[in-house]
Amino acid sequence: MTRPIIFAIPKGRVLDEALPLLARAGIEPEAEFYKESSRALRFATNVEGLSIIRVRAFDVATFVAHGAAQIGIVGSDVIAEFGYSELYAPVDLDIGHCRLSVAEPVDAAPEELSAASHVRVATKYPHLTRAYYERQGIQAECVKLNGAMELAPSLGLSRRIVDLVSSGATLKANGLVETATIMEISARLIVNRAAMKMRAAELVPMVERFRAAVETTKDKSDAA
Ligand SMILES: Nc1ncnc2c1ncn2[C@@H]1O[C@H](COP(=O)(O)OP(=O)(O)OP(=O)(O)O)[C@@H](O)[C@H]1O
Ligand SMILES: O=P(O)(O)OC[C@H]1O[C@H](OP(=O)(O)OP(=O)(O)O)[C@H](O)[C@@H]1O
Repeated sequence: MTRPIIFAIPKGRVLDEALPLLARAGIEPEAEFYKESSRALRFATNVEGLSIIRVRAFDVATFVAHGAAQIGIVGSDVIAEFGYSELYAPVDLDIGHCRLSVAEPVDAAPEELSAASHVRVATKYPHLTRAYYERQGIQAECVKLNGAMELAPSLGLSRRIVDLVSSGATLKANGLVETATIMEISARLIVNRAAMKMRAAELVPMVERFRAAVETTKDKSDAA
């Protein structure tokens, strides 16, 4: 018997935007998926031989890169931070828009960055942060946090942070201001490269359905 295709989706904030897209691509999770009290992590779908797993955003990339899941949805921030060569990202899903930015306290004394050779940064994205500063000839010492980066400057952990920004409300509420944008982000469909070859008959049409679902959404919003 052929093993099911496993589709990894992030349980964080991208999920709400991803579900309508999955539906337009013809994929509906079983009712258990929507039960708040459910402790299940793997769910059947209306598509024969397709299961969904709901995992943390960073873990979507890990499951798919290792071939434990064959396909998934994840932010381009996560793809770039890991840099897994096993991941193929064929479709920009046009959801989960945000940016990765540097932020500092609003009232911080101006600092001549070009004069600095070393900076300390609190972030969930040490690889992207180091690469960003390296391009400017600056060595970044990263303090890895998994959330609430915005607390770091006021508590003396680091002068600056590198974090995701969308509306800017979180920065503002914590007395921070964006000083540079490192990259623009949106969620992508990712596929394990080996699976894309070995299970092309199942995965290629699925990728095409997502491509079409994104186009339909764009057409609808253009017409509105
Ligand atoms: N403010 C935002 N606006 C739009 N998209 C965002 C925003 N913040 C994060 N994202 C996207 O959603 C993804 C998951 O972010 P989210 O904040 O839900 O994760 P998290 O809760 O920190 O993850 P985890 O489940 O690992 O704790 C990010 O990788 C990014 O692509
Ligand atoms: O610019 P804004 O619209 O305020 O969004 C930015 C916030 O969104 C993300 O966190 P999220 O709310 O997903 O929570 P997290 O701390 O669990 O990552 C990000 O880490 C910022 O804290």
